[in-house]
Amino acid sequence: MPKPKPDSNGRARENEPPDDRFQVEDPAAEELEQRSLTEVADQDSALFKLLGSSLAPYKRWLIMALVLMLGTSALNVVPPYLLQQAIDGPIARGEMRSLWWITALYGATALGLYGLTFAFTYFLQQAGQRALADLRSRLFDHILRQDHGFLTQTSTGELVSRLTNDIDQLNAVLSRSIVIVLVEGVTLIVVVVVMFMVNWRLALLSLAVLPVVAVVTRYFRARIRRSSSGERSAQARISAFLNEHLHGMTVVQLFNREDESEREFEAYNKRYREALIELRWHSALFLSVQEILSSVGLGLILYGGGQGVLAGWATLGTLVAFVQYTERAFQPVLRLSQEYNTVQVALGAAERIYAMLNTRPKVQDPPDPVPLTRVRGEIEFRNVHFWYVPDEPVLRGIDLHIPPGQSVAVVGPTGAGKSSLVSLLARHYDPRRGQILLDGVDLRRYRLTDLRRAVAVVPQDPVCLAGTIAFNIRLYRDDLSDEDVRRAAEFSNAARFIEELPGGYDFQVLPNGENLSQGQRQLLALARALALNPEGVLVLDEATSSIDTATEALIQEALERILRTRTSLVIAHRLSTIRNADRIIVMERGRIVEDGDHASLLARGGHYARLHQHQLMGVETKLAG
Ligand SMILES: Nc1ncnc2c1ncn2[C@@H]1O[C@H](COP(=O)(O)OP(=O)(O)OP(=O)(O)O)[C@@H](O)[C@H]1O
Repeated sequence: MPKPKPDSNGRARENEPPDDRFQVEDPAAEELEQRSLTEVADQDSALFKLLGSSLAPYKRWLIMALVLMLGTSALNVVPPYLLQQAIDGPIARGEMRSLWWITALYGATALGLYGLTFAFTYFLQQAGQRALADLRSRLFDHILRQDHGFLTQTSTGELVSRLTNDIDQLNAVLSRSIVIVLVEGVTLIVVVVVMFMVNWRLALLSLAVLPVVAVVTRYFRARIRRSSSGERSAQARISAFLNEHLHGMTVVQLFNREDESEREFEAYNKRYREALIELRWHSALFLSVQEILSSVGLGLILYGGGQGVLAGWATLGTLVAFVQYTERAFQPVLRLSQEYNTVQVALGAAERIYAMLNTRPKVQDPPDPVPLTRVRGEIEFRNVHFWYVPDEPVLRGIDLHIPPGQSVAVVGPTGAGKSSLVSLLARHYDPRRGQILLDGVDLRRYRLTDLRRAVAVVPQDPVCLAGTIAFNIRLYRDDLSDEDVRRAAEFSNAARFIEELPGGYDFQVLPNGENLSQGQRQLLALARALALNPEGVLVLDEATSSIDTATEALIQEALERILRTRTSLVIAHRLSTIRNADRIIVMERGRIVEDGDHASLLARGGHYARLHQHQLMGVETKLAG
């Protein structure tokens, strides 16, 4: 069992997960905690820009909703006025006929209010939900176009959270807070004006507590803001923990680490619980104080207004109407304060979405792309330097010329830079210095879609999506016929295992290809590469782990055939693959240290000969056994 970490004073912190883990797990959460006041202005503008740009296409619906909302606010003051008229007029005079008319008007106003509320909600939802759906699509589309570096550095949980939770927060603002702020805000103004018009003395009495309300609101706002930011960061941490641990559940179970995992979860859960309780406590306290102040306001109007009726400067009807006006004046204040937290959360969400939408991919299309129609497959690396982290070079001055049609096996110890070299070829990243040319043109001058059609990549552990085998080969290219799919499967040797699956090409692959072996996934990826990129360069990262002998043989046979037909760069781990290649390059610490064919490199007795001796023969022997 891991011991609790000591704190700076050397004391053990019970049940407390190490802080360094927090820092890496959710930058957004940390960011929230450290937010300064100046950043709040950025948040506000992010929310306005996001909502503004998303709502712009639906402004007609929005204007309709706004007009109807204003109508609702204005109509809100009518019922108390009718009450006053009824009491001071027909009731005081005993005229039943006029009372009937006022009652009818009262009913009509109530109906009008329901109708208007329904209509503006309808228009607002039409605009709001469409705008949010557009924003979701815009964000997803933007993420799809990000570079490899961004996608490897940003956790899936974070991306999913942007697309779901954060957009939901904006939804809460659009479908509730905006209505409350506008309707209740305008109602407050109208009520105050009407109150002063009807009786300024009573108006002053009923609004006497408003300055106290303002001070109290200010006081609680600061507290709610802090505890709500604490709650969000605790929630982000618990989500990040769950995301990681649910993914890694198998390893936790295999090594009997359930108890430790549970203990760690308990610590996150405790923090989340405490943060939630603190937030709810502040909110409940705030609400109670508001209710008390509103009752004090009503008490004042009852007492002062009663005196007014006795003294003759107010009528009974005015007093009753003012009780209602006061309630209506306090309701906006209460509801606006309740919405404060929702708006705060949405501001943070908007800022995160906005920041993501403003992330520009480092790998982009050129302004004046060179067309790439027929690929010859000539590759040239010219003094290519690359690093992920400054001062930690991964490729140091690679010079390599591969003529069209040549198959090159890249070998070298782990960490030598082989995967980095081939990932530059598909422009997952761009070289930091130097250039890479395909058919004599710098890769950066081609359109990315053209380049990726010209360079097919088969990764070591290929991705399979949930769907049929045929879908996984076609990958949304519906113009590829069943015949094309079959031909690619046959040429890559995937057809043999596919035909043995129940349903063959209609076999349902589970998410992440869980019901296929690693070898089968690689064969499927090979078929996909051949179907989608029938010509051009093939880049393959051979699986390092041993694959079952039958699948291994299928892959080898397919590679032998494929390598003969096109320019290929294979990060090779199998001796047979290396032998089948026209040329072998040996990498070590970011440099090409040997270049030649199998026989000449063996004869040279250098790096390759040693690698061959120690590593490759081991793999081959294992294979043969
Ligand atoms: N995304 C990344 N961010 C930072 N460093 C990275 C990243 N990917 C690889 N590296 C580092 O770059 C170096 C070269 O890695 P690379 O994967 O290219 O080597 P390799 O020869 O393919 O190794 P292997 O055979 O184990 O796959 C390593 O030191 C690795 O830690």
